[in-house]
Amino acid sequence: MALTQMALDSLDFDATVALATKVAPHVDILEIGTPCIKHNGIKLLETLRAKFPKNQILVDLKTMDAGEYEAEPFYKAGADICTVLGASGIATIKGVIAAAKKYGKEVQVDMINVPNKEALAKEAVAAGAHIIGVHTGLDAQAAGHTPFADLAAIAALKTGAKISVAGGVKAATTQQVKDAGAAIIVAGAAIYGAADPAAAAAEITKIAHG
Ligand SMILES: O=C([C@H](O)CO)[C@H](O)[C@H](O)COP(=O)(O)O
Repeated sequence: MALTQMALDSLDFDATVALATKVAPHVDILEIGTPCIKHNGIKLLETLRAKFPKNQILVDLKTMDAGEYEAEPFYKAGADICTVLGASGIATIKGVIAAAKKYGKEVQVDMINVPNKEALAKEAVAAGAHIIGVHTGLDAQAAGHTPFADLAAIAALKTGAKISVAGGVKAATTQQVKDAGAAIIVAGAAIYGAADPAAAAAEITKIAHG
């Protein structure tokens, strides 16, 4: 059984709430994507937290510095998970972990553009990170990259932390990602780009939960 996470990557506040309303019953985690949270700020988190009490909410801060200072207000406002860039370094990662601990919440370390992913994953888990995010970003996807090789390498470490996988995942690849060790399966474009986002989310969740 893996959880599903829908990445809300629109910049528009109302369109994001409308899409979340369609998709929330069909996924476990609502992700406020990085461009979306930068554009709309903490008010969007407060709105989604109030409207969707049954879903976990991940705020994709991709924090690069000032970990505790940046993340704490988002945990306070109801985020269940905040992300920090692995590339930020262990001091910043530890800062976000400290903020999460104050609220009994979780930290995801995003491995995007980390040169030695295995070493960083071990260091972050030893520091208390809950989730390792294997992630091929939108720009890397456009250049033809996928997350599958990185997923195999991180899963082989057996760190004990959950593994989240993002980067162009769709219904056709959900089983492959799940079998490779993902505990959280992220889908953005495969859901928001579908003619029926609720049906697309339900299809992915059926495979992930199966
Ligand atoms: O995290 C993401 C990206 O860096 C912009 O914030 C996406 O939400 C993530 O890649 C999932 O989206 P898809 O790749 O479209 O499934």
